[in-house]
Amino acid sequence: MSSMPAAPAPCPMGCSSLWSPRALPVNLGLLLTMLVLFTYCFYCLSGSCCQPLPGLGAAVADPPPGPRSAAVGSKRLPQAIIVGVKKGGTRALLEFLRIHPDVRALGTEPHFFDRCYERGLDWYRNLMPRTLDGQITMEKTPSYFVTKEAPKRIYNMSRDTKLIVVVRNPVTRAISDYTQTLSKTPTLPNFQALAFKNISRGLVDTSWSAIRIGIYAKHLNNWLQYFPLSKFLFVSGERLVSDPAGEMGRVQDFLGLKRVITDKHFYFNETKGFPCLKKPEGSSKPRCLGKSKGRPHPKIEKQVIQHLEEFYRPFNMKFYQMTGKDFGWE
Ligand SMILES: Nc1ncnc2c1ncn2[C@@H]1O[C@H](COP(=O)(O)OS(=O)(=O)O)[C@@H](OP(=O)(O)O)[C@H]1O
Repeated sequence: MSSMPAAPAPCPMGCSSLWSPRALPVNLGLLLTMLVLFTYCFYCLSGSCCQPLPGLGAAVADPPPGPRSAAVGSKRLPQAIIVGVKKGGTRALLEFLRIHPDVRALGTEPHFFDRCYERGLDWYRNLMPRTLDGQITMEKTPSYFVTKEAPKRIYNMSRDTKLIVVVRNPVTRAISDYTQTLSKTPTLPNFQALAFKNISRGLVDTSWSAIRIGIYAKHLNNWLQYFPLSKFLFVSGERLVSDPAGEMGRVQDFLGLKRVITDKHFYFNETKGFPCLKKPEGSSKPRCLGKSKGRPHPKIEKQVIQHLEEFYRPFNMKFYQMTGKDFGWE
């Protein structure tokens, strides 16, 4: 019996005892537990920790008070979307709306209902900023207005979605659209060559997207198959420039918001030739939109403009009739 080894003395938390061969079966488990905990802590400190480890409970998952608790609220699908139109003044409208404390808007265009629909609603929701109860989640993607599938897809998300369309004289809009393409492709043919199949016969090329987008009545008809007129607000792109506070008043009413954005928020910047914000969201400095918004247009011959005005007139009249609003483009 004297040859029997004595029971090991209790080991203070020291590394040597962990490596003692006789202690191995017990201490290997302890070592593995420590390894798991160490890996987890390292993972959390590196900023990648977002889900609680199974079994570790809410105490680990809850963020401590302080800067991390800024992630309050939840990501929701938008209750209101600026669906159009390209070059109508959609960026100005979104930036103006962002001043409102009850509006949280995605800064970029997600293109979910036209290009990324396959990614699914969870992907879309996850892009959204967090909102508190009572705040409205918004996004803007102007190409939705001319996307055949967009009305049905938005309806399937929620038939209560509020839809905002910023419209602008379709002739000026087409020139603005052309100016944008020209800035990226300097070798582009001139406006006239693209707008007409045959200018002497006044044959407009409706296959050119810069022309097609401006046939608002046709696109609206597609939307009205899914949404009643009461779900729409048509914002005048021209009035958004000449009277931003007045137009923003209508927008806030439509969204059921308190009229917080008023003429106090705007000033007219003579150099830019557009209204700018005195205090944009998250800043105390005045700010105008970027260089790509409100840029000079190339000079287009008067005859070309007149031809296009004639082309759009019946569509504009139809659009006024459908919306019950005269936008004064004649
Ligand atoms: N406050 C203010 N500042 C600058 N620009 C303003 C503003 N309000 C309306 N606009 C007009 O917005 C036009 C661009 O429209 P969008 O923002 O809808 O363009 S886009 O479709 O997102 O590319 C842009 O078109 P261009 O003038 O052709 O550049 C402007 O005329």
